[in-house]
Amino acid sequence: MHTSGSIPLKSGIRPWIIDTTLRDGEQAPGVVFSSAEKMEIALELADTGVNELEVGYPAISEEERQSIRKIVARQLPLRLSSWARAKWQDIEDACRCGTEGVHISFPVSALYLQLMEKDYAWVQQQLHELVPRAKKYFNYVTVGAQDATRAEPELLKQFVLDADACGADRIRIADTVGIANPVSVMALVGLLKSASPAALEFHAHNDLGMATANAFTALEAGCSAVSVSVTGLGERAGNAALEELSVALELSGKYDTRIDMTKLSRLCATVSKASGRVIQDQKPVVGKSAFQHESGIHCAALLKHPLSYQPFLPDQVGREHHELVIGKHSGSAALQHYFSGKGLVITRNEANHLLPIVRTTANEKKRALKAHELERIYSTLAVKQ
Ligand SMILES: CC(=O)SCCNC(=O)CCNC(=O)[C@H](O)C(C)(C)COP(=O)(O)OP(=O)(O)OC[C@H]1O[C@@H](n2cnc3c(N)ncnc32)[C@H](O)[C@@H]1OP(=O)(O)O
Ligand SMILES: O=C(O)CCC(=O)C(=O)O
Repeated sequence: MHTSGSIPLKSGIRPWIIDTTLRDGEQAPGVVFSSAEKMEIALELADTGVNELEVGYPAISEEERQSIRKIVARQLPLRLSSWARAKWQDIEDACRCGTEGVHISFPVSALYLQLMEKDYAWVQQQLHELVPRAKKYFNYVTVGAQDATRAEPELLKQFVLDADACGADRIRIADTVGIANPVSVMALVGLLKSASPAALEFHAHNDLGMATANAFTALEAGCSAVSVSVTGLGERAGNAALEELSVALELSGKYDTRIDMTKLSRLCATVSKASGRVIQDQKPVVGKSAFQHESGIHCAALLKHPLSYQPFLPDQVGREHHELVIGKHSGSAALQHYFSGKGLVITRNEANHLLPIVRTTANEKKRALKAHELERIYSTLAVKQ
């Protein structure tokens, strides 16, 4: 673990980061991006430095295809890929959009095969038919193993071998219902890598709160690519979050993403606005409280060293500064600092005199204190003198 808090010089492993905000992200219940919002998000993602965009699902509608074509026309400096089911009609719809790549998704668990009334022989036959055919129209053809983490490992291994033999450029291992954990991801990817040299991608879902950790582990285990979405937006509890994973990779000191982390905050704000999904205060990296401190011990140390109680500095991820709030857990150093910021110098003894009033007020209000309340508390010093 890189512990200095500063983001290391670029020299590490280069993971391939695929952003699926415009495909899986928009599949979050109730989320609809307008064409203009899709463009804005795509431009910001390109500017942030992701390697590939899963830019949408062309089979949905002509309107969807038009939005994709507009993004294609901008010739952004990253690969664009369209999503498709294992169905020629979907791939044909993708052909009409002009993306460099197409991603073809296959069911691989017994449950999904049963729901579709198919068996693995059908998967094999579709792989052999669709992948070589798609290669005539796209520079890059990837395939997905849907519900891979609930599939029989031997069948999944066979899928990877078959997809590779058919010419798939990369194979997505999808934790479709988010049941994996870092230990199981390490074992599964290890098993698949020992069976085939094919390029693997991991697609994590966050149903158990492990998506980012699982994506990170997948890279450690040998995947060359991971899919993520901005703020983790996606089906149900969402996907691995781009902002969390990219910072975790950089801070590990081992990876060199091309991500410009100073752009993450703005990007997340753009997606939050377009999706109508508020960013939770405690959201890593971009949440309001990610750089907010109240505890006296933390504030006293932070005033001496900004990394004492933070893993990285706010400006490294495009945030302005950390913020000290005054409340129930404040100590004298924080209180002295707060008042000095208002041009009011108080001694440590005076701060210690005010702290019980601060605590009582915070207990009564059940929150941090507001400026006018602190002003009133300060005025009690004058009464005392
Ligand atoms: C885990 C994932 O993220 S998968 C991606 C999920 N994304 C979406 O569903 C995108 C939005 N979806 C849509 O707009 C519509 O559902 C459409 C256009 C895709 C399809 O609509 P419809 O034709 O009305 O089908 P419907 O949605 O009812 O059912 C899905 C069909 O896809 C089939 N299907 C599902 N997965 C696959 C697959 N990987 N390959 C081939 N067919 C598949 C199902 O068997 C079902 O087929 P059926 O209609 O013959 O029973
Ligand atoms: O592309 C695929 O095959 C997987 C699709 C997906 O989003 C998932 O399974 O969670």
